[in-house]
Amino acid sequence: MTDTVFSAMTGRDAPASGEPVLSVENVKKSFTVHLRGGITLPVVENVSFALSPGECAVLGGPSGVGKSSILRMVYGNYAVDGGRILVADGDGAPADLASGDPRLVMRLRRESIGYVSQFLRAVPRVPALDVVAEPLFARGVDAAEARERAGALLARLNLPKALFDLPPATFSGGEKQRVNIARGFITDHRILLLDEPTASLDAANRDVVAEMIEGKLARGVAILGIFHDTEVRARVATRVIDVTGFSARKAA
Ligand SMILES: Nc1ncnc2c1ncn2[C@@H]1O[C@H](COP(=O)(O)OP(=O)(O)OP(=O)(O)O)[C@@H](O)[C@H]1O
Repeated sequence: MTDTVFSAMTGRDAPASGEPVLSVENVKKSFTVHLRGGITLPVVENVSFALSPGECAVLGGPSGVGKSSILRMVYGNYAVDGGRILVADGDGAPADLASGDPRLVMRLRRESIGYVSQFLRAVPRVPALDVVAEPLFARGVDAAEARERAGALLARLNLPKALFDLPPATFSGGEKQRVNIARGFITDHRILLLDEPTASLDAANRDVVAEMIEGKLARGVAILGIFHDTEVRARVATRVIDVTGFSARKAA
């Protein structure tokens, strides 16, 4: 889909202001496929964009163009082949998450970058409430307060109270995704990455998530997301970044 078409689908005025909290500069990524004799599959190159507080930039472009790969590189799940990913780091100089230092990545995740993946990776035997509260435990928030905030978020997302103390492994797809969303939204991180957060939700819960995103933006959080859900995208996006322009697979 072209940038122009996407632009018509972004419903918010751009309120972005201030210094960027995330700057992606000339990032490059290819995959080596060992099952196919170690061939190299280029995905994206020259990926460059910046994200300011209060902005919701949506990664657009056709399936397979590299949207999720970019989100995973910004979260440090995928290593980059080149370029920099500069993340605002307290009052000091921005930190380069692309440097590949695992301690830096862990610290930035604890302090600066939240991520809602498409699917919840549930840890066996950990109740939903603690899965959600865990990012607050990691930041040293009192356990009772962390659980109270986790419960309030799960209630807002209409998760039945009877499920709070059960591990999410047996939850439905939509229930798991709501636990995942609550976990991603519970901190006050300055950057939030969203990979199709509403994909498995019903209309009422999609609406709650859109409201939660609007709340984050109003508080100056910078959001980078993938939304195949056109209604939610139209409601929250301030800008579209067309990943087709960064594709390393040139048309034949
Ligand atoms: N871990 C991996 N190993 C090998 N190839 C991968 C890996 N992850 C992604 N790819 C390939 O990189 C390309 C981009 O994938 P990616 O998931 O980033 O696309 P996308 O734009 O998010 O697609 P969709 O909209 O379908 O989710 C695809 O061709 C995919 O097969």
